[in-house]
Amino acid sequence: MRLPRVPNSIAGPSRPRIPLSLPINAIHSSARYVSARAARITHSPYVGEALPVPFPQDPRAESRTPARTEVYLQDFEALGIKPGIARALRESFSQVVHPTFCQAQLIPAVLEGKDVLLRDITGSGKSFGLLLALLSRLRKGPAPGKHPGRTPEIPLETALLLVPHSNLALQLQYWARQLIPVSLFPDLAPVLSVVLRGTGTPMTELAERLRRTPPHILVGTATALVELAETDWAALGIPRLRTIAVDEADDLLGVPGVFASRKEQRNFAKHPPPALSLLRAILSERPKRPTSSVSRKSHDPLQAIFMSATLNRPVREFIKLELDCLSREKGGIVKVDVVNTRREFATRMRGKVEHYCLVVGEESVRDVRSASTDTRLNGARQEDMDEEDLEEGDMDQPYPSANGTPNPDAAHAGSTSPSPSADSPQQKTAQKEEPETPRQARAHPDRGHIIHELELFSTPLDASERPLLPLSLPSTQDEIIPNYPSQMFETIAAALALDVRRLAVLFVPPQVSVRRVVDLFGGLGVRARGLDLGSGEGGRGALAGSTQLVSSPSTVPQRPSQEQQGPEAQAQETQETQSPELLITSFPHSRGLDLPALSHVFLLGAAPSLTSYLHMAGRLGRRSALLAGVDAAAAGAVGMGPAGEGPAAAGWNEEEEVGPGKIITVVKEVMRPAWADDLRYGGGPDQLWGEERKVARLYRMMGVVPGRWAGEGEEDEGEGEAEELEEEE
Ligand SMILES: Nc1ncnc2c1ncn2[C@@H]1O[C@H](COP(=O)(O)OP(=O)(O)OP(=O)(O)O)[C@@H](O)[C@H]1O
Repeated sequence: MRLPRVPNSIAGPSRPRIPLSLPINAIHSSARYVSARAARITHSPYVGEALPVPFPQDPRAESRTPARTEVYLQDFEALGIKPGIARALRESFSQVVHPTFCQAQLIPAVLEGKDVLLRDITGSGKSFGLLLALLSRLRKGPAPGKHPGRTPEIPLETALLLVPHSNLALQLQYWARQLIPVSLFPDLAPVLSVVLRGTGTPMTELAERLRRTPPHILVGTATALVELAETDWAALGIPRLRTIAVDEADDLLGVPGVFASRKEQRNFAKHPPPALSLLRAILSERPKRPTSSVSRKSHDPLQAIFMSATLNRPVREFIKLELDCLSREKGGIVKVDVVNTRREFATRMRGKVEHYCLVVGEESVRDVRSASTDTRLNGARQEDMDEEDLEEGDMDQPYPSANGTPNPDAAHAGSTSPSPSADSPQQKTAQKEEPETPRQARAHPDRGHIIHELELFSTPLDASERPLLPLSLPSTQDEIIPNYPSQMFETIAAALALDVRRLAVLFVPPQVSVRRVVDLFGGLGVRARGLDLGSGEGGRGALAGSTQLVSSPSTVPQRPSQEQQGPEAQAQETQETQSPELLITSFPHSRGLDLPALSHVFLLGAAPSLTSYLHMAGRLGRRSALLAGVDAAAAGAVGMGPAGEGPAAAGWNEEEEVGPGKIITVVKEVMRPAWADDLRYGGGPDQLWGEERKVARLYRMMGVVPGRWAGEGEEDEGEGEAEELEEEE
């Protein structure tokens, strides 16, 4: 079987290392420098106190959510989890007592062999719940073939689980190891095997192992599984497949959104992502319904499971209509749709995740101007939110028809609009009489322009306009990483030193080399490593809440042993291990990762889309996300991570972790050119410019107010030190 060629996105050619000559002093060595730097984190003149946004609640959220109490007070056995797994859960994850709301629906559905479409907020336990359910289905039987004696018992069936990146596969493997007793399976391979690229094991060898010991759960990245399929189709064990599950399905299927351009749609049709090619190939052999090549008698349909925090409508429609892999029988599909709009997502995260945007100029750093303070944009803002809901609407609700069939949600959103124009008496009457659809609202002449992302960033500009966001921001001489001046890294280092206690993650755009950024932070005296859970024992530490991570070998300097070190060196090492650690990875590798000790997420530059922003923000406040959804009676018992290795074992106060996490976007300040004042979109002296504008848009779409970075007191103190430092200089 030959699948379409896919670009090697995982193991690309390694770039030559470029020696760094940093013009900046090592930050950690000078606390005063850090304070001085922090003092320059001043505030935009635009930003007042953060306004409480009168943000409309989505009424559907409440009405759709059934009474949860009885769900949470169940235990895992009652849902069908095998007693052995439930026991291991109690022993290894002692604080995971009651299932979350989505788990209470996911687990029985998986066990009953139903197809599942699941959407719930990040950190609600989707992946964990799926793993529990799949492990509970483990049954062994005699090996097929001529030599049954060679492998006396093997799992009877296989579930294929596709994940977007290797870290997530390793996380699942780590969890499985905690749940399956070593006494029963000293080698985890028959229970769960992982197929990844770039591990050093040739694919032929992996295929041979899988043929010899077909696993109960086969986890792999899409690219690795495609390579395996091309190397040895039989190694996938298609005849024994019972389930095919896709975690982070929207990412893996890459279905263009409702506002995708023709070009994007053409590209998707012409070059389907690897996961899609693989699914199609598997489904052609194991289709949902009998076909000319698969007779009714031999027909044995696969169970299909698709999950994501952002499983939006285009993806669901695609799965249902194009991929045609969902049951058409009554009760054959379980749709679990708990958090279904971006607004609701942000509302659930409120108080658990704080958002900041630092705009780094040549001389100073300031906050982004709060999106909520701009009354002129309010009219457009509400309509934008309606439009987001149009895209993110609930699973069974059809699109509003093109002829303008009224949409009750639009009516609700309109009535709570903060828009000055929408508040006018005439508007209110109009809304009462005939609710508008979002599309109608958008076309309303009195409401001002909708400044949609599409219009902002990809409209073909007419001759009098120039691109709103310059494709390549002007670079200066001292930029070690093009387009990202060193001040941006200094700012992150300063924020890390001041605000982070244990662990932070920095997401960099995919075109930026993680290794170079690690080196750069090393030069600033920051404990920085590439986030790679596969590079040794350290990965386990990250998952368990410890920060003793192992990074790619090239980034870890060789240290002498304790005996070889003098007391000074030992003291320095102790100090170093106590300082916060920064893990560096690129934007696409965030999804699904669960790092218990994480308190801060930094983004280098604006997030490419709201979806990716939500996933990156979703690495934070995960414990709170679980707590928030859990009935008060159960709340005290919920926790994260395996017992004995979790936060408590890692020596930190769990209470502290429950406090809000911080997602800090660091962007480069770009001066608005004079010609921009005349622009129809994005022009005008009161409008933001560059990436700052893009970030403000994301906040606006989520309905969040960015926080102010430093309090007044800190600012004064820092300023004093900054002056002192300047005097010295
Ligand atoms: N019922 C539960 N009670 C308490 N903790 C739980 C429960 N289920 C899972 N957890 C913990 O919650 C964390 C997050 O789980 P998981 O990664 O499965 O969430 P997710 O919904 O898949 O997140 P994402 O959307 O980011 O992939 C894990 O550390 C897991 O141990």
